[in-house]
Amino acid sequence: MKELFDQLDFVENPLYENIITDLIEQQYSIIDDFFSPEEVTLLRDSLLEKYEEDNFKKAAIGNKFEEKIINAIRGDFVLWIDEKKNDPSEQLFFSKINNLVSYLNETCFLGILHKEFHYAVYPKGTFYKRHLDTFQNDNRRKLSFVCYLNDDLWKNDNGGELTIYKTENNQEITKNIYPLPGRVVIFESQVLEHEVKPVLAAERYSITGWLKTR
Ligand SMILES: O=C(O)CCC(=O)C(=O)O
Ligand SMILES: [Fe+2]
Repeated sequence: MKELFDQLDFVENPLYENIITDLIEQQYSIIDDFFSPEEVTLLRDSLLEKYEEDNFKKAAIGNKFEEKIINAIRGDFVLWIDEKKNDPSEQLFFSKINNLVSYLNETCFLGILHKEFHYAVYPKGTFYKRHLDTFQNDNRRKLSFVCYLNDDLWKNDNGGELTIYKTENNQEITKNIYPLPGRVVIFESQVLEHEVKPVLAAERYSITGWLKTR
């Protein structure tokens, strides 16, 4: 009887259901306005404060044991986010993420147990060449998650689009996604190669993360 009531407690979330359908059908999902303009401003301010304090590091390739900075591959600066820290905007960020993760675990049996997120800044002229997120010796990465924190003035000709590569009917197709504020992109880490096209004007701000198994 108790189980029945537990099931009745479950409230279907149309936004999350769309994400799940997209992931099943195309291995990626684009969610506009996942974060409200106010939330984006809070998160961007938090990023900028830490960036100006010089807390960011040049992003590396590979895991902690083989850190090599390879400018030819990626030029962004990152700062890992610690969920345990009492930063209000980061708490808000994680409350939304955790909500989604709980839903995915309840409905899709994905078994997401861990997550890791970092802020990222791509200065003008930088990029991240085509790659698979699991090349970093971490096959526990199940879903990649990118959240864009640029401001409303972001223009498509600033460059910095996320390009996703897919094979359909033996042909490679590309999907270009602009880093618009509040927009979130989720994709299968082990399946979809992608790249960040050169940022031509203005700094590009985001939070990137991975939902992981085991
Ligand atoms: O910022 C993006 O759009 C993607 C970043 C990315 O691919 C990564 O950090 O692995
Ligand atoms: Fe990536």
